[in-house]
This record gives sequence, structure tokens and C-alpha cells, in this order.
Amino acid sequence: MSLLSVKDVSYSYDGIVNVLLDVSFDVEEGAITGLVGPNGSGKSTLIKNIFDLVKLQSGTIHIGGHEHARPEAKQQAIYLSSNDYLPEFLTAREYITMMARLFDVTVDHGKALALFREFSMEGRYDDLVEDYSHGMRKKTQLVSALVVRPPLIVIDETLNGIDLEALHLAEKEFRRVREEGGSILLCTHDFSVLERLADRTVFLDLGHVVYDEPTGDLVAEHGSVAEMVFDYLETSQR
Ligand SMILES: Nc1ncnc2c1ncn2[C@@H]1O[C@H](COP(=O)(O)OP(=O)(O)OP(=O)(O)O)[C@@H](O)[C@H]1O
Repeated sequence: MSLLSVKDVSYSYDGIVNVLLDVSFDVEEGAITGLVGPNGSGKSTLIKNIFDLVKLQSGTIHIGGHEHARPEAKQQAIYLSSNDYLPEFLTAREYITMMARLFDVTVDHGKALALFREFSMEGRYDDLVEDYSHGMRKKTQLVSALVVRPPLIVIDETLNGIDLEALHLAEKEFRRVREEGGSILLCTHDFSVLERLADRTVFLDLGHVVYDEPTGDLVAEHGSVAEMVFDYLETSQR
């Protein structure tokens, strides 16, 4: 079943240039979908449309079967942005409690503490976010999504700046989310992560979906996700 359904979405910031043009794709239940594309191809704009952070101009978006601007849809998906902005005046415990309340779930602090330990942040759960490093803030965003665990987690370059050990652990946790039936939309320029994790890869260029195929098929055809992108950039009339 499709957990996220994007159909014929177009978007323009200035009413003249289309940053997205008739974009359609689905994220299935229990699947990890990769979203890739050159800088400026429209990935963040697409994610902003999904989360109703900009007003949908045309097309439709459904999350968990609900029209994307409905409160029911907003309970189904969490957005991990590319920045590391967190409320500096809260501790991680307070931040995760706040996120759990927003999603109307009971927070499991034991799970959060275990993840803090695994992500090498033992003893920092009750410290103010203002004292955290960049990587710690990114890891706190990840932990909050893993504890709140709505059906869909959307990750927009959130893994930038975390160390290899944390990346390895994050990948393990994402596989666990998938095994438990959760879905992830993973937007990243790190193609090796996609090859290891993504069931499907959606490749966006100049606001168009160029490829939407099983990652294994793209790798079999081109050799790697990076080669797929290079092949396209070399041969397309952009
Ligand atoms: N608030 C805005 N106002 C006007 N134009 C914008 C705005 N945000 C993005 N754009 C433009 O929309 C296009 C797509 O940008 P977007 O940030 O969606 O791309 P992206 O694929 O996420 O890029 P990157 O990989 O660099 O993060 C770009 O040409 C960008 O300049």
C-alpha cells in the first residue's frame, strides 16, 4: 500500500518558472525510497509541498490516505530537515517529550536513553541543546524521529555532519523501521547510502522525475547510482 502518494505536483515560487513540473511518485508501506537530484532540482521544494510548508499549487498529495494538509496526515509523518535547528532552551528530554506530545504518542524515555547511549551521547540527555555540537543536534533529531516513530520519516540531508559510527547505527535503525513496516523517504547526495538502503530511487532533475525505479535495477543498468546520474547528465539535453 502507498503511504505517501504524490500526483502531478507542480510548483512555482514566482509564478513564472516551474521548480516542480508534474511530479508523481509513491512511497510504499515498509519501504525506503531514495530521493536524489542535482542542487536546485527541487528536492527541498517537493518536501516542503509534502509537509504543507508551502501551499500546494497543483496536483495532490496524500499521506496515509489523508489529504496532506489535514491534521490526520500531519500525524503520519515527521520531517527531519537539513539544518540542525532545535530549541536551544530545551534539554533533549524536553524536546523529545514535546515532539511526542505533538504526535500524540507516549514517550519512551528508556528507548531514547538507549539510543543516546548507542549514538555516543551517554549522560547528555538532560543537558540543554545549546551546549550540543552540530553532530549531536543532528543525532538528537534522528533519535526524536526514532522514538516518536510515525509511519513515515522524511529525511532531508539530515545525515550530513554525523560521523561514520553514527551513520552505521542510523542505517541499522532505518532497516529496523522498515522491518517494522515503517516507511522512509531519504533525500541525500550520499549515493552509497542509497545503494545500501533504498528499495527504490527517485531521480529528480529540473523539477522532473527522470527515474523512479528499484535501486537494484538502476545499479544493474548503470553500475552505480552515481554512474546513473553521470550518464544522465552527460547524455540529456538539459
Ligand atoms: N524560497 C524560495 N524562493 C524562490 N526560489 C526558491 C526558493 N527556494 C528554492 N528556490 C529555488 O527553487 C529551485 C529548487 O530549489 P530546492 O531547494 O528545492 O532544490 P534542491 O534540489 O533541494 O537543492 P539542493 O540539493 O541544493 O538542496 C532552485 O532554483 C532555488 O533557487
